[in-house]
Amino acid sequence: MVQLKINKLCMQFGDRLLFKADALQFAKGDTIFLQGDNGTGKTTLMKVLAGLIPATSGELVWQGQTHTKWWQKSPQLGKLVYLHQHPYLYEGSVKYNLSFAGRHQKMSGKLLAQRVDAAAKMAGLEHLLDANASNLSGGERQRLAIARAWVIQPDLLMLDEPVSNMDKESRRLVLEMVHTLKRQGTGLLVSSHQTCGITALCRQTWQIENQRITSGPFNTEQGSVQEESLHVITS
Ligand SMILES: Nc1ncnc2c1ncn2[C@@H]1O[C@H](COP(=O)(O)OP(=O)(O)OP(=O)(O)O)[C@@H](O)[C@H]1O
Repeated sequence: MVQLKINKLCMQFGDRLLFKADALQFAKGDTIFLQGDNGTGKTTLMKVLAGLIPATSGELVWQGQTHTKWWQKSPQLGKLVYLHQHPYLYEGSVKYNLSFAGRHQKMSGKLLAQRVDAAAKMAGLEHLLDANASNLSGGERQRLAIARAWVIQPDLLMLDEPVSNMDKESRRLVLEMVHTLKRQGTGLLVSSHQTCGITALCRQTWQIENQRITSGPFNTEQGSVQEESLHVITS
């Protein structure tokens, strides 16, 4: 089972305690809605889990191994993906962006070409494959970033405000991509200020409140109502 375990995590900026967590687990197949008011540390937590910034103290255990810098050398690179709400795109075309990680993972050329085509279609970007990624609109950039993750099918995917500032059609396309990944077993950790189609996929919650991160079941009633509309959308 692919999983990331977090033990005795503490995050401070200077003297300011942002959050603490005793024990959390994020595994393949999990669907977790990360909730918390503005400034409670949702983005910071995701960056810590992605290895982009170090925690003040605590332990991250990936596949049974404790490494402070496991993401730099590990064969698991690309297995855990963090998507910021303002995603970084590579200099080059949309196609280059979609192919980049698959090429580095030595995916077969045929499979990569199939997945890049499928991802471009799902993201509604097939007419922009040769366009420079830096010329895309904000919504197109967000769709491209999720499509890029979709190509490599990560085991764990962290989505930071995935549908903020998106119109209805973009939200529908993104939901379809994320739902497909979920069906394929990708674990999801999703931060969002409002419930949406993607949070409706979640069955657990991590709540940051009073500088503590606690986990529990997610309000399934709300989730199931929204998931009904998801079936309509994706069928
Ligand atoms: N590098 C840093 N140095 C000092 N303070 C920081 C740093 N990065 C973030 N912070 C502070 O930590 C707090 C949490 O920021 P973070 O972006 O993680 O919150 P958030 O829960 O994602 O907020 P929002 O819901 O508004 O997006 C904020 O007050 C922010 O200013």
